[in-house]
Amino acid sequence: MAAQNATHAPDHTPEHTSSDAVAPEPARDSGSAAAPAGLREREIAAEQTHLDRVYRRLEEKIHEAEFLMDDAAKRGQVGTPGAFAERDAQVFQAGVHLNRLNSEYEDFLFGRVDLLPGKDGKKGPDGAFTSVEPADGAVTDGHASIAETLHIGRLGVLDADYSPLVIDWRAPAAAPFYRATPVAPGRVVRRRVIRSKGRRVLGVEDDLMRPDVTATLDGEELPAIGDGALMAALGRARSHTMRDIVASIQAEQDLVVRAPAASVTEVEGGPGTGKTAVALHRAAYLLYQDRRRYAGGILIVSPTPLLVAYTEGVLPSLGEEGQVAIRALGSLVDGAEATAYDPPDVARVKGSSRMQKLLRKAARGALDAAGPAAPAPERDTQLSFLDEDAAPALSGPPDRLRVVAFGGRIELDASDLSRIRRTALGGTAPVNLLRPRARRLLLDALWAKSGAGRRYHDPELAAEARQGFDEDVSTEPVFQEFLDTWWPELTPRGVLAAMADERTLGRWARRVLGPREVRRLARSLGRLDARGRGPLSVHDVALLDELQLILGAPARPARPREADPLDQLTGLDELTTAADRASSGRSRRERLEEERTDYAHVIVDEAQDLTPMQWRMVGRRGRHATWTVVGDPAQSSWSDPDEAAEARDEALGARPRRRFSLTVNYRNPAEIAELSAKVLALAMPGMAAPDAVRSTGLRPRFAVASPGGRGAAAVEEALAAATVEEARRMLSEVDGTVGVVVAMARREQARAWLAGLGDRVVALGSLEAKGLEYDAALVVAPAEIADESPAGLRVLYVALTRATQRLTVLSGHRDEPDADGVPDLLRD
Ligand SMILES: Nc1ncnc2c1ncn2[C@@H]1O[C@H](COP(=O)(O)OP(=O)(O)OP(=O)(O)O)[C@@H](O)[C@H]1O
Repeated sequence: MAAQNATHAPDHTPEHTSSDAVAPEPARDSGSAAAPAGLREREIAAEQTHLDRVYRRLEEKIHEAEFLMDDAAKRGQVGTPGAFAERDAQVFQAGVHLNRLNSEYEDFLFGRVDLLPGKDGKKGPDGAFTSVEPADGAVTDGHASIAETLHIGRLGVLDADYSPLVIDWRAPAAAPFYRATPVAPGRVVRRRVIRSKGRRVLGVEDDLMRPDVTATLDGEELPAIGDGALMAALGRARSHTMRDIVASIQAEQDLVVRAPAASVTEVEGGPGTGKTAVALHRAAYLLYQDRRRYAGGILIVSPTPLLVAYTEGVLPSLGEEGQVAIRALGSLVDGAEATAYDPPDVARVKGSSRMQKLLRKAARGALDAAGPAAPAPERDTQLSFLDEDAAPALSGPPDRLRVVAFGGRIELDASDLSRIRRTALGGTAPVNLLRPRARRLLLDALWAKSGAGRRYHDPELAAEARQGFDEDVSTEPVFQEFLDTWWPELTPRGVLAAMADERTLGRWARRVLGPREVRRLARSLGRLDARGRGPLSVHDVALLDELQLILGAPARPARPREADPLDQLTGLDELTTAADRASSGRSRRERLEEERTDYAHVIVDEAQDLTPMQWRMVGRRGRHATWTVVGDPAQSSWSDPDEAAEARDEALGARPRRRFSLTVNYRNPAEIAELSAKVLALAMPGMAAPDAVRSTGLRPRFAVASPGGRGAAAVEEALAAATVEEARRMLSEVDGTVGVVVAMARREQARAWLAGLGDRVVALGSLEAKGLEYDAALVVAPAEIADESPAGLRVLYVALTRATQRLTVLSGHRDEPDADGVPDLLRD
């Protein structure tokens, strides 16, 4: 009998909580020290034989695809429209093949399951048994025969006789590979993860789902090799980019990945439970399931550009890219690229849903402050509002309009003009769209003042005279210039700039914000110049988006949509179709990112962090979408979760929701999870921490920055020196990355301290650490992080849960460390 394996695949379903999670059965390991010599090599050789066969078949397919491309090119020489259409169809087909087959995946083939016969004996079109349950009597007296072996890979490959050589990981037949657990094994006896590079199989890792059964395949006992695939995956050093988890998705995660896309799928789980990974795999799965539907685009919203950069490679590694846009909250509005953070008290004001009311007032009020030196330039697209040069300066409107008509002067004074403005602004229509109405009201008033109406008793003659009057007056440069100045086309940036004036803002914000909030907001917007140019913060972007809606914009000239259905289906950048060539020649990706403001599916990562105003911005991009929303309330950096929950409900509307929870922490070893749970207990009393799936035996280290002298400078110096020393130590302890997390206010300082330590070390402000992970994490001055905002304890919890191997907590002068260096916040 084989030796016992120390590790295992955890079994959890969405119903399980951490307390009732079933301890997984250990699996046998014939490949450990106790395994017969040569067994591992024999198993690797067997998988190599299969992979060779797969590659031979792939080569045949590549030749077929190349032939198709050749043939398509020849047909293109016949210049009829029918021939073009046929060529496009063939190019599409061939391109799909080539793109997929030429891709050099590190592990094209990564999995295998050995299965008992299916219950009803029925087989599907791919020749696999369809039943997930084993046939009665499949196991007798602890013995069974393997009836079926399926290999799982990134794409499906059929042999020339249509038998499956590789099953696509997203196909229903692949589900048992992910779903089987020792507690609910279904037909799976052994799950194997195959490690390969290019065409070479490097290793295999097995998990036995029925460790008590002796199964035979072709008359020989089925062996199990290695330490378990999950543990092998988790043990690898981390780089600066996330890896896909396609070979080791766990059962509770797989339920989320494959959940039907109807309405809203909500996923909650603690740090490291795989929420981000699952969300990305779900995007790939949805595209596989219904490519036509998701040609409408999938938007993945991430909290920070760092997390976007970290996760960006996962979808291409799964063979998907073209239809998916991953955007940070600060770059969700075209043209805005905000990475700066407001201090917490300012962010609190800007993110609050009270801003809606204030922005509505400001948008209307800004007209009174407006008055550009030169007329606002023409705009031709809805999204040009971030074009900085286009924003008019705001300096006050003219208070008199004087025109010449019927040989005399007609004048409207300040009170006439303000009455007309009030009338024009009545109702809720977007301010910029009210300009034609204002123009008409001005002409009405001028006509009335001229007294000409009284001269005509015949209504027809009166109408004719009025028409002539309107034409004469409105084509006068003086009138046009007045209108451009008195009712300029407002830009969101221009309105934000107008809000930087504290007195004006105070007027607009009456009964909405308190005087302190007004001051903070005005000061923060003071970074913008009079035209609204200047650096935006992440929170400003949601305000711009709201203002765009309030202000409205002239209709865009119709741009031909992607009319060619083939084009919609490809998702491949290198393919061109007639429709592509007809359009401007920009890449598909550029077009997707520029034009889409409404997506077919929206995935929100770290959803707990969206402010109410950000929910409104994201909600507008998924009005007709299905949604996947993943998050963890315990990691929320937003101070008022109830207000955010309300905005989230509004964004998601009345759509039905399906809820899942993820309960296993794959990132942190138990030793780190145990420590971070202490902060969780302070931040969210009563909330359960996820179960760590492994333990390393390495306890977190506690260090203290001890100043050599008195005074603030000595304290700072000591913290800098200790940070560098601890970061160095970690670099020598791990092969991969080291993340140094400091309070936001210290971000730049920490970067300077650590410059020169190489690119394995990254300095992060606490809010930037969201979603990221490092082999080793150094959390500097935890009390500073906790005190930085009302949500500080939750932010500290995030910081403490970033490490996959080692954690050091460095206490500063506010941390009150005990004799062992343990800071006050982390003591029992
Ligand atoms: N099934 C799995 N197999 C291998 N690795 C996994 C699996 N699930 C998660 N991981 C790994 O665990 C780590 C944490 O995953 P991920 O970042 O998706 O978690 P998260 O729930 O989003 O965490 P956080 O809330 O802290 O952002 C990643 O390195 C991920 O690759």
